[in-house]
Amino acid sequence: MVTIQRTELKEGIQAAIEKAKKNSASVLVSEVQKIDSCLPLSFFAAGKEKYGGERFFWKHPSEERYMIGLGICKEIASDQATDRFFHVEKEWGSFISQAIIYDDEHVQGTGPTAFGGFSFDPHKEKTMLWSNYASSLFHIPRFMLSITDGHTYLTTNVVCTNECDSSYYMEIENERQELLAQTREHVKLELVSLVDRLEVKPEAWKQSVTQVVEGLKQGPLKKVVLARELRLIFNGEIQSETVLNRLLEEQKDSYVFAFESHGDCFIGASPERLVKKNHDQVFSTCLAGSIARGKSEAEDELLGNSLLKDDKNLIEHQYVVDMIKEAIEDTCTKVTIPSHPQLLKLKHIQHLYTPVIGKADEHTSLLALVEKLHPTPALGGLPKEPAVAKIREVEDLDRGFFAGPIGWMDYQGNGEFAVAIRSGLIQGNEASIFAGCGLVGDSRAESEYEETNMKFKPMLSALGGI
Ligand SMILES: C=C(O[C@H]1C=CC=C(C(=O)O)[C@@H]1O)C(=O)O
Ligand SMILES: [Mg+2]
Repeated sequence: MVTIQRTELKEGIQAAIEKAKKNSASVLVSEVQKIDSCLPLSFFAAGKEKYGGERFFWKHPSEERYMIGLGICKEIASDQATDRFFHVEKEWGSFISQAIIYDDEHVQGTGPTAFGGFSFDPHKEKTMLWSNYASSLFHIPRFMLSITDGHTYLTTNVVCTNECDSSYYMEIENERQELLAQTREHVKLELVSLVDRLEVKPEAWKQSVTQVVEGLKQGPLKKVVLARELRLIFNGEIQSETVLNRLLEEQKDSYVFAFESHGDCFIGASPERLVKKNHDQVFSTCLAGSIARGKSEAEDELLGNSLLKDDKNLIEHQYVVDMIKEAIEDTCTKVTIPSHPQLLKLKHIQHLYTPVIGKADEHTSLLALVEKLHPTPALGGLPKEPAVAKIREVEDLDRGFFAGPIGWMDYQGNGEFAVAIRSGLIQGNEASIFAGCGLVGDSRAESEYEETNMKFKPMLSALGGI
């Protein structure tokens, strides 16, 4: 059983209440404790009853990090479209500036950490589908499990106001003990069956592809990414732990994430990093250009080799490299980018892949990098603004958080955002899943349609739909 040896939370809460009274403002207390190992999914599931609808889950592809948050001790939420990254950065900065932090370990992704993301396009009219997600939305959890390099940490966050009294400590301590006791329980995985599958206007989608491709041939737009949606209906409530369990098993080389808000769950397994910041080291990824996996090793190799030589896919990929290179060179020194893409092979698809590394300038924050990069031409197009405007005009779909940046940032300025693709939104017994494809002058509607079918597979399979 997970036990806690020593806690400074009682002193912390006392000090925070005094500070809150003096400043007439709420004060965060955050305590980091090293604990015995705890399985990530067990922790997520242990929070189901009390924090269901207010949890998050994050797994780095290499398993270098898991982060699981339960409950919300502070929410940063806004539908403001202009300066949204700056707005979040400001609110996050002022929230942590007054915090009382007990953290002897200083391990990244522990202590005060915000998890969340941004919608793809805040200027697109929001529909009911995404009504439970503000277009900038971050949660600072009550409890967070962080597993990194084989060590496990528990962060407890408490916001104290001038109305709290010292009995607050016992309330939180009881809540913490109750949760830790529940992490011993077996994770119940309940399967549901697909009863209906609604493909949202496939013929109209193909027509939009043809129309956009005609435009690309004329210029000045070079690339536009168009997405489509499948609505799935099941015979019972979809359990996010069951879907996570499948994604963890099947999509080992992807970021596996879940982000619950007001009971809905945005969930997925993305192979694409937007940006990671580790002190001044910056990492990004160019991922675009796709082909199927082969049924045999020989066929797989043949397909991979043909992708590496395919002009249409190489152009689709190169636009992403050009844009990310420019964005990273604007904010970083010592930029390294290989001159040719390599293959990234996933369970259902293979891609062209180019990693990017740089050293950030002193004043470049993680969110400034996110703003600069989002959306890359792997999700938006080239040039950026007119491509996003084109998507807004022709796409008959509310992407919401699909293809937006999703991830975490800690109080030390480190963090990582993935591009939220291969994802879907779970709402009770229904789910919407999304997939897009990069259109260039040489694209053909039918093969792009098939490509999006491949990109639906990770979520379809995790939901039990295939
Ligand atoms: C837009 C998606 O994938 C992007 C990432 C990799 C390859 C892509 C492509 O080949 O079109 C897309 O740009 C998606 O999965 O929905
Ligand atoms: Mg493509």
